[in-house]
Amino acid sequence: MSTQTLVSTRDVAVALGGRPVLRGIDLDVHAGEVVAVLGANGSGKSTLVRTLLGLVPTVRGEVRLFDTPLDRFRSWERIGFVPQRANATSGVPATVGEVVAAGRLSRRTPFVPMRRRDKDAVAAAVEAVGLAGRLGDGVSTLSGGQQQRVLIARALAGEPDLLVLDEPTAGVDVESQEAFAAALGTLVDRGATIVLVAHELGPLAGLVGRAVVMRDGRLVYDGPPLAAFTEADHVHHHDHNHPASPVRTGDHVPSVAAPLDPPAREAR
Ligand SMILES: Nc1ncnc2c1ncn2[C@@H]1O[C@H](COP(=O)(O)OP(=O)(O)OP(=O)(O)O)[C@@H](O)[C@H]1O
Repeated sequence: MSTQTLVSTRDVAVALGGRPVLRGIDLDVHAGEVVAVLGANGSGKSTLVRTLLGLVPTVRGEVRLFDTPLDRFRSWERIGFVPQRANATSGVPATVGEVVAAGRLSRRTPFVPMRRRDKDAVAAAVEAVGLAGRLGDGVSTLSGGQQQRVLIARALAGEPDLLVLDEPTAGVDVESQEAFAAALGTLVDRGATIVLVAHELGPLAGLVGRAVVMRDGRLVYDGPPLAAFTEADHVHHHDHNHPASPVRTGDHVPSVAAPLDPPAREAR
């Protein structure tokens, strides 16, 4: 059985504000993989996942999704994306149920009421992030962490083949992280492929089969997630509204990447 390559980049470079942010990225993600993108603050993780989805222009290289060049790719209903930080829903007068149901739009027949399958998917997604009791509440009345959970549920509700998440559990309490990990596990069991940016894996550690580590816009490690990334004692509460605050995760990146760093750099 041949495995489909859902994401493929070749020699991708990105510059933002005239500065190189991604340098020569080669990355293939195959169907069924759960890949964590790790690395210190500013190493380019968010830019990488946004580039994979065509949200950031490249200056060089090629990106393919589902074996199709990005500029010809149209099957966006197969992809779910949870961006970093949950401000996308702030101030929107919509309920939790409405926002999550919006995640089904690309799967539904227009103008036809939600079918049982749609309703089940929405209910399961809301349950998975621990917000089952909040369906009728306005999203703007929720905390930042809860809003993030709503966005995760919206992506889960679409039952995507490829789910891309940028720090999905930042600011989310451990109990919800565990529910979320279980929901991702269900998606993976159904054959979904996941790419997620993370500072710590926490409850997601058991799901992640492959880690790629970024440093200064390059991939410096690609392989099994090592213990340094999965230790529960690294879980801490980093304030993502203050990017300048220290992030301990960055501290253990070099210890993993360093032995592999010179060959990885010379490989290209
Ligand atoms: N719009 C922009 N204009 C200029 N520089 C940018 C822009 N967006 C990001 N950068 C810079 O690109 C680099 C990579 O940013 P990116 O957000 O991809 O890193 P990251 O690894 O996801 O970091 P974090 O963990 O803080 O989210 C950083 O140095 C950042 O300052």
